[in-house]
Amino acid sequence: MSAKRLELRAVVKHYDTGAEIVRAVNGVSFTIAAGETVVLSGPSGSGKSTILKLAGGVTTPDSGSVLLDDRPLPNGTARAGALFRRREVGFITQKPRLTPATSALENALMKLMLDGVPRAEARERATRMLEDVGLGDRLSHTPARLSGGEQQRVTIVRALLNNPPLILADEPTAHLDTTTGQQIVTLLSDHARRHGAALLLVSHDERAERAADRVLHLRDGCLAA
Ligand SMILES: Nc1ncnc2c1ncn2[C@@H]1O[C@H](COP(=O)(O)OP(=O)(O)OP(=O)(O)O)[C@@H](O)[C@H]1O
Repeated sequence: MSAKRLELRAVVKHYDTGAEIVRAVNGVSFTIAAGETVVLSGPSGSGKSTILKLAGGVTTPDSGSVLLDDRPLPNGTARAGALFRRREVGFITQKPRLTPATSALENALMKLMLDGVPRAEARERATRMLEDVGLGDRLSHTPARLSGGEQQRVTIVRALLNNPPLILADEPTAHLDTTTGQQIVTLLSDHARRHGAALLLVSHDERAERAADRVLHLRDGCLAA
């Protein structure tokens, strides 16, 4: 997958709760170059999760635009959106979401299989990347037999194995100890740099901020100067 640049231009997003209109994102503009790691920080309710959803095409802006290499994200059919997210976006959530009865290897290769990669090739690529992240001796373990950090690494391998040009991570270190959290952030930013992906990482964590090329501070839906 080729390297791509993410750009948000004057993005506004409201939520209508019935009782009130909440201006969650209020005219946000920024660019993340291919290979760059940007941390988005800010207090609870400042709009971080909404920006991740906008960047990944999970939700659409009320005004402004979200562009990958100058092209707007698809907002046509649900199927086009789902296909875009599977192929172009690696989402990493706070808590690993692995299939419990399935081995680390099988969990890791799921996205490739959905993309129609032949099983033998998918197994080989997943094995190699699990080895690269230090899980070579855990391939047959089910998630219950892995630590939190190991589970998060399997999640990352699954999300990034097809080299998506955009990586979106929502507090991926929230449930991890200091050392493990540091390893996860380094793993993500190294991958982004090596493969030319744009990495947007929501985090309150100083370790993540230190590993970032840039930190964006969000307050009440606006970027701080
Ligand atoms: N589905 C929704 N319906 C109504 N209001 C929403 C919805 N989602 C978010 N909001 C509101 O939009 C604002 C921004 O929320 P958002 O979840 O993006 O912030 P956040 O910075 O990610 O918060 P946290 O750190 O607590 O996850 C908040 O005021 C929130 O209450």
